[in-house]
Amino acid sequence: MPCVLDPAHWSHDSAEVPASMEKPNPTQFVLTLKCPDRLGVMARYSGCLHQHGAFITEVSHYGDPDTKAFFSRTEFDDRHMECTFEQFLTDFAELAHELDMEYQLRPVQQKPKLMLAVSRDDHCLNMLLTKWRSGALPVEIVGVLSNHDDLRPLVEWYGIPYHHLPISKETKPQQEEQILALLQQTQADYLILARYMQILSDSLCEKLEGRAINIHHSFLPSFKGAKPYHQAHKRGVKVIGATAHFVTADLDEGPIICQEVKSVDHRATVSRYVHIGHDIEAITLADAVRLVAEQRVVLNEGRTVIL
Ligand SMILES: Nc1nc2c(c(=O)[nH]1)N[C@@H](CN(C=O)c1ccc(C(=O)N[C@@H](CCC(=O)O)C(=O)O)cc1)CN2
Repeated sequence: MPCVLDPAHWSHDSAEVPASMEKPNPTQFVLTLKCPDRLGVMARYSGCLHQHGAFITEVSHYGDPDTKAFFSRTEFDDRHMECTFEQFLTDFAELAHELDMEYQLRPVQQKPKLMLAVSRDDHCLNMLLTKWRSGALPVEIVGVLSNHDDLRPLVEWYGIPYHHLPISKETKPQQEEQILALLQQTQADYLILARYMQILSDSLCEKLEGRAINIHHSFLPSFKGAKPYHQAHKRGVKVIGATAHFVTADLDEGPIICQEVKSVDHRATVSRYVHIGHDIEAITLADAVRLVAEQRVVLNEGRTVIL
Protein backbone atom coordinates (compact mmCIF):
# COMPACT_ATOMS: atom_id res chain seq x y z
CA MET A 1 0.00 0.00 0.00
CA PRO A 2 1.74 3.24 -1.13
CA CYS A 3 2.22 5.86 1.64
CA VAL A 4 -0.09 8.56 0.22
CA LEU A 5 -1.10 11.92 1.65
CA ASP A 6 -4.64 11.71 0.29
CA PRO A 7 -6.91 12.55 3.30
CA ALA A 8 -9.18 9.65 2.33
CA HIS A 9 -6.31 7.33 3.29
CA TRP A 10 -5.42 8.97 6.60
CA SER A 11 -6.04 6.69 9.55
CA HIS A 12 -8.21 8.45 12.13
CA ASP A 13 -7.18 7.42 15.63
CA SER A 14 -10.43 7.65 17.54
CA ALA A 15 -8.60 6.98 20.83
CA GLU A 16 -8.43 10.72 21.75
CA VAL A 17 -6.95 11.42 25.19
CA PRO A 18 -9.82 12.81 27.33
CA ALA A 19 -9.31 16.52 28.02
CA SER A 20 -9.80 15.79 31.75
CA MET A 21 -6.43 13.91 31.73
CA GLU A 22 -4.54 16.94 30.38
CA LYS A 23 -2.49 19.02 32.84
CA PRO A 24 -4.18 22.45 33.22
CA ASN A 25 -0.92 24.43 33.12
CA PRO A 26 1.59 22.39 31.13
CA THR A 27 5.33 23.13 31.31
CA GLN A 28 7.10 23.97 28.03
CA PHE A 29 10.45 22.31 27.22
CA VAL A 30 12.99 22.73 24.43
CA LEU A 31 15.22 19.94 23.12
CA THR A 32 18.04 20.69 20.70
CA LEU A 33 20.23 17.87 19.41
CA LYS A 34 23.00 16.93 17.00
CA CYS A 35 24.10 13.39 16.11
CA PRO A 36 25.62 11.35 13.29
CA ASP A 37 22.98 11.14 10.55
CA ARG A 38 21.53 7.72 9.76
CA LEU A 39 18.24 6.14 8.69
CA GLY A 40 15.68 6.17 11.49
CA VAL A 41 17.39 8.60 13.88
CA MET A 42 14.39 10.94 13.79
CA ALA A 43 11.95 8.07 14.32
CA ARG A 44 13.96 6.92 17.35
CA TYR A 45 14.03 10.19 19.25
CA SER A 46 10.54 11.33 18.25
CA GLY A 47 9.36 7.86 19.30
CA CYS A 48 10.96 8.41 22.68
CA LEU A 49 9.13 11.74 23.01
CA HIS A 50 5.85 10.07 22.02
CA GLN A 51 6.32 7.15 24.43
CA HIS A 52 6.68 9.66 27.28
CA GLY A 53 3.58 11.60 26.21
CA ALA A 54 5.46 14.73 25.05
CA PHE A 55 3.07 17.05 23.15
CA ILE A 56 5.10 18.63 20.32
CA THR A 57 4.34 22.31 19.59
CA GLU A 58 7.25 23.20 17.21
CA VAL A 59 9.90 21.13 15.43
CA SER A 60 12.60 21.66 12.83
CA HIS A 61 15.31 19.36 11.46
CA TYR A 62 18.28 19.44 9.10
CA GLY A 63 20.63 16.74 7.79
CA ASP A 64 23.96 18.15 6.53
CA PRO A 65 25.12 16.13 3.46
CA ASP A 66 28.69 17.39 3.90
CA THR A 67 29.28 16.82 7.62
CA LYS A 68 26.80 13.87 7.73
CA ALA A 69 25.39 15.34 10.93
CA PHE A 70 21.69 15.51 11.82
CA PHE A 71 20.24 18.47 13.72
CA SER A 72 16.85 18.90 15.35
CA ARG A 73 15.05 21.30 17.65
CA THR A 74 11.75 20.36 19.32
CA GLU A 75 9.50 22.38 21.59
CA PHE A 76 7.06 20.28 23.56
CA ASP A 77 4.95 20.41 26.70
CA ASP A 78 4.00 17.87 29.37
CA ARG A 79 0.20 18.16 29.20
CA HIS A 80 -0.03 14.35 28.66
CA MET A 81 3.21 13.31 30.39
CA GLU A 82 2.71 11.00 33.36
CA CYS A 83 6.40 10.46 34.15
CA THR A 84 8.53 13.07 35.93
CA PHE A 85 10.88 15.31 33.92
CA GLU A 86 13.76 13.61 35.73
CA GLN A 87 12.57 10.20 34.52
CA PHE A 88 12.28 11.52 30.96
CA LEU A 89 15.81 12.99 31.25
CA THR A 90 17.16 9.60 32.36
CA ASP A 91 15.43 7.68 29.57
CA PHE A 92 16.45 10.23 26.93
CA ALA A 93 20.08 10.18 28.13
CA GLU A 94 20.13 6.44 27.44
CA LEU A 95 18.91 6.97 23.86
CA ALA A 96 21.35 9.89 23.38
CA HIS A 97 24.24 7.66 24.39
CA GLU A 98 23.14 4.98 21.93
CA LEU A 99 22.85 7.51 19.06
CA ASP A 100 26.07 9.35 20.00
CA MET A 101 23.97 12.49 20.43
CA GLU A 102 24.94 15.90 21.83
CA TYR A 103 21.87 17.65 23.19
CA GLN A 104 20.43 20.43 25.34
CA LEU A 105 17.11 19.80 27.11
CA ARG A 106 15.58 22.29 29.53
CA PRO A 107 12.30 23.87 30.64
CA VAL A 108 11.76 27.04 28.57
CA GLN A 109 11.28 29.18 31.69
CA GLN A 110 14.81 28.25 32.83
CA LYS A 111 16.43 31.21 31.05
CA PRO A 112 20.11 31.14 29.99
CA LYS A 113 22.38 33.31 32.16
CA LEU A 114 24.42 35.97 30.33
CA MET A 115 27.47 37.94 31.39
CA LEU A 116 27.90 40.97 29.11
CA ALA A 117 31.35 42.42 28.32
CA VAL A 118 31.72 46.02 27.15
CA SER A 119 34.40 48.68 26.71
CA ARG A 120 33.29 52.29 26.02
CA ASP A 121 30.66 52.10 23.25
CA ASP A 122 27.14 51.65 24.67
CA HIS A 123 24.92 51.09 21.59
CA CYS A 124 24.96 47.28 21.76
CA LEU A 125 24.69 47.26 25.55
CA ASN A 126 21.70 49.63 25.42
CA MET A 127 19.86 47.41 22.94
CA LEU A 128 20.47 44.24 25.00
CA LEU A 129 19.39 45.91 28.27
CA THR A 130 16.27 47.46 26.71
CA LYS A 131 15.18 44.20 25.09
CA TRP A 132 15.94 42.24 28.25
CA ARG A 133 13.88 44.62 30.39
CA SER A 134 10.95 44.50 27.94
CA GLY A 135 11.01 40.69 28.01
CA ALA A 136 11.87 40.45 24.29
CA LEU A 137 15.09 38.63 25.20
CA PRO A 138 14.36 35.46 27.23
CA VAL A 139 17.57 35.66 29.24
CA GLU A 140 18.87 36.43 32.74
CA ILE A 141 21.63 39.08 32.73
CA VAL A 142 23.81 38.18 35.72
CA GLY A 143 26.28 41.05 35.30
CA VAL A 144 28.27 43.37 33.06
CA LEU A 145 32.07 43.44 33.03
CA SER A 146 34.25 46.07 31.43
CA ASN A 147 37.87 47.20 31.13
CA HIS A 148 36.55 50.75 31.62
CA ASP A 149 34.23 52.33 34.23
CA ASP A 150 32.31 54.59 31.80
CA LEU A 151 29.16 52.47 31.52
CA ARG A 152 28.66 51.74 35.23
CA PRO A 153 25.84 54.35 35.72
CA LEU A 154 23.84 52.90 32.78
CA VAL A 155 24.18 49.31 34.02
CA GLU A 156 23.47 50.08 37.67
CA TRP A 157 20.32 52.01 36.64
CA TYR A 158 19.01 48.61 35.54
CA GLY A 159 19.99 47.12 38.91
CA ILE A 160 22.61 44.87 37.31
CA PRO A 161 26.03 44.30 38.97
CA TYR A 162 28.89 46.11 37.19
CA HIS A 163 32.43 44.69 37.37
CA HIS A 164 35.28 47.06 36.41
CA LEU A 165 38.23 44.86 35.35
CA PRO A 166 41.00 47.17 34.10
CA ILE A 167 43.47 45.56 31.71
CA SER A 168 46.97 46.18 30.40
CA LYS A 169 49.40 44.07 28.39
CA GLU A 170 51.09 43.08 31.68
CA THR A 171 47.90 42.29 33.58
CA LYS A 172 45.94 40.56 30.78
CA PRO A 173 46.36 37.00 32.21
CA GLN A 174 45.17 38.10 35.67
CA GLN A 175 42.26 40.04 34.20
CA GLU A 176 41.16 37.00 32.23
CA GLU A 177 41.33 34.92 35.41
CA GLN A 178 38.95 37.46 36.95
CA ILE A 179 36.58 37.00 33.99
CA LEU A 180 36.63 33.23 34.44
CA ALA A 181 36.04 33.57 38.19
CA LEU A 182 33.05 35.87 37.54
CA LEU A 183 31.56 33.43 35.04
CA GLN A 184 31.96 30.64 37.60
CA GLN A 185 30.50 32.65 40.51
CA THR A 186 27.46 33.77 38.50
CA GLN A 187 27.02 30.40 36.75
CA ALA A 188 26.85 32.34 33.46
CA ASP A 189 26.06 30.17 30.44
CA TYR A 190 27.36 32.71 27.90
CA LEU A 191 29.77 35.65 27.68
CA ILE A 192 28.45 38.27 25.24
CA LEU A 193 31.10 40.68 23.85
CA ALA A 194 28.98 43.79 23.21
CA ARG A 195 31.75 45.83 21.58
CA TYR A 196 34.30 44.60 24.15
CA MET A 197 37.46 45.80 22.46
CA GLN A 198 39.97 43.31 23.81
CA ILE A 199 41.28 40.23 22.04
CA LEU A 200 40.65 37.15 24.22
CA SER A 201 43.67 34.90 24.67
CA ASP A 202 43.78 31.51 22.96
CA SER A 203 43.43 29.78 26.33
CA LEU A 204 40.35 31.80 27.30
CA CYS A 205 38.81 31.10 23.88
CA GLU A 206 39.42 27.39 24.40
CA LYS A 207 37.81 27.46 27.86
CA LEU A 208 34.78 29.37 26.47
CA GLU A 209 34.33 27.38 23.25
CA GLY A 210 30.72 27.72 22.10
CA ARG A 211 29.91 30.08 25.01
CA ALA A 212 31.43 33.42 23.91
CA ILE A 213 29.68 35.55 21.27
CA ASN A 214 31.03 38.70 19.62
CA ILE A 215 29.57 41.39 17.40
CA HIS A 216 31.98 42.40 14.67
CA HIS A 217 31.26 45.69 12.94
CA SER A 218 31.60 44.44 9.38
CA PHE A 219 29.95 41.96 6.98
CA LEU A 220 32.51 39.18 7.58
CA PRO A 221 34.67 37.78 6.12
CA SER A 222 35.36 41.27 4.83
CA PHE A 223 37.32 43.69 7.02
CA LYS A 224 38.39 41.61 10.04
CA GLY A 225 40.23 43.17 12.97
CA ALA A 226 40.34 46.79 14.04
CA LYS A 227 38.67 49.78 12.30
CA PRO A 228 36.52 47.84 9.78
CA TYR A 229 34.50 50.96 8.81
CA HIS A 230 37.73 52.73 7.77
CA GLN A 231 38.74 49.66 5.78
CA ALA A 232 35.27 49.52 4.12
CA HIS A 233 35.29 53.21 3.25
CA LYS A 234 38.72 52.94 1.67
CA ARG A 235 37.43 49.98 -0.41
CA GLY A 236 34.36 51.93 -1.57
CA VAL A 237 31.80 49.31 -0.56
CA LYS A 238 28.08 49.68 -1.42
CA VAL A 239 26.87 47.81 1.67
CA ILE A 240 28.15 47.85 5.25
CA GLY A 241 27.15 45.32 7.84
CA ALA A 242 27.60 43.57 11.14
CA THR A 243 28.28 39.95 12.05
CA ALA A 244 27.47 38.13 15.27
CA HIS A 245 29.75 35.12 15.68
CA PHE A 246 31.17 32.71 18.23
CA VAL A 247 34.59 33.79 19.52
CA THR A 248 37.61 31.68 18.59
CA ALA A 249 41.36 32.20 18.76
CA ASP A 250 41.28 33.16 15.07
CA LEU A 251 40.18 36.80 15.29
CA ASP A 252 36.69 37.39 13.82
CA GLU A 253 36.72 33.96 12.13
CA GLY A 254 34.41 32.13 14.55
CA PRO A 255 31.19 30.38 13.39
CA ILE A 256 28.71 33.02 12.18
CA ILE A 257 25.32 33.19 13.93
CA CYS A 258 23.67 36.06 12.03
CA GLN A 259 24.48 39.05 9.83
CA GLU A 260 22.76 42.23 8.66
CA VAL A 261 23.69 44.71 5.94
CA LYS A 262 22.57 48.18 4.85
CA SER A 263 23.27 50.02 1.57
CA VAL A 264 25.61 53.00 1.50
CA ASP A 265 26.71 55.18 -1.42
CA HIS A 266 29.66 57.32 -2.46
CA ARG A 267 28.46 60.29 -0.36
CA ALA A 268 28.70 58.46 2.97
CA THR A 269 31.65 59.38 5.18
CA VAL A 270 33.27 57.02 7.71
CA SER A 271 31.37 58.71 10.54
CA ARG A 272 28.13 58.14 8.58
CA TYR A 273 29.14 54.47 8.30
CA VAL A 274 29.61 54.40 12.09
CA HIS A 275 26.15 55.95 12.75
CA ILE A 276 24.41 53.53 10.38
CA GLY A 277 26.58 50.67 11.57
CA HIS A 278 25.81 51.13 15.27
CA ASP A 279 22.10 50.41 14.65
CA ILE A 280 22.94 47.32 12.57
CA GLU A 281 25.42 46.02 15.17
CA ALA A 282 22.96 46.45 18.04
CA ILE A 283 20.06 44.66 16.37
CA THR A 284 22.29 41.91 14.94
CA LEU A 285 23.76 41.09 18.35
CA ALA A 286 20.29 41.12 19.95
CA ASP A 287 19.02 38.74 17.24
CA ALA A 288 21.96 36.41 17.86
CA VAL A 289 21.38 36.45 21.62
CA ARG A 290 17.68 35.61 21.09
CA LEU A 291 18.54 32.70 18.74
CA VAL A 292 21.05 31.32 21.27
CA ALA A 293 18.66 31.87 24.19
CA GLU A 294 15.96 29.90 22.34
CA GLN A 295 18.44 27.06 21.72
CA ARG A 296 18.17 27.51 17.94
CA VAL A 297 21.94 27.64 17.23
CA VAL A 298 24.05 24.49 16.80
CA LEU A 299 27.73 24.42 15.88
CA ASN A 300 28.48 22.52 12.67
CA GLU A 301 32.24 22.25 11.96
CA GLY A 302 33.14 25.95 11.76
CA ARG A 303 29.64 26.99 10.72
CA THR A 304 26.26 27.04 12.46
CA VAL A 305 22.84 25.51 11.88
CA ILE A 306 19.97 27.81 12.91
CA LEU A 307 16.79 25.83 13.68
N1 LIG B 1 40.13 35.80 20.51
C1 LIG B 1 39.21 36.69 20.05
N2 LIG B 1 38.99 37.83 20.75
C2 LIG B 1 38.08 38.73 20.28
C3 LIG B 1 37.39 38.49 19.07
C4 LIG B 1 37.64 37.26 18.38
O1 LIG B 1 37.03 36.97 17.33
N3 LIG B 1 38.56 36.39 18.91
N4 LIG B 1 36.55 39.49 18.55
C5 LIG B 1 36.90 40.82 19.07
C6 LIG B 1 36.14 42.03 18.68
N5 LIG B 1 36.95 42.85 17.78
C7 LIG B 1 36.31 43.14 16.62
O2 LIG B 1 35.09 42.89 16.54
C8 LIG B 1 38.24 43.36 18.09
C9 LIG B 1 38.46 43.89 19.36
C10 LIG B 1 39.71 44.40 19.68
C11 LIG B 1 40.75 44.39 18.77
C12 LIG B 1 42.09 44.92 19.20
O3 LIG B 1 42.98 45.10 18.39
N6 LIG B 1 42.23 45.16 20.53
C13 LIG B 1 43.52 45.58 21.14
C14 LIG B 1 43.32 46.61 22.24
C15 LIG B 1 42.50 47.78 21.75
C16 LIG B 1 42.25 48.77 22.92
O4 LIG B 1 42.86 48.60 24.01
O5 LIG B 1 41.46 49.70 22.73
C17 LIG B 1 44.12 44.35 21.82
O6 LIG B 1 43.33 43.51 22.36
O7 LIG B 1 45.37 44.31 21.86
C18 LIG B 1 40.53 43.87 17.50
C19 LIG B 1 39.27 43.35 17.16
C20 LIG B 1 36.83 40.75 20.59
N7 LIG B 1 37.84 39.86 20.99
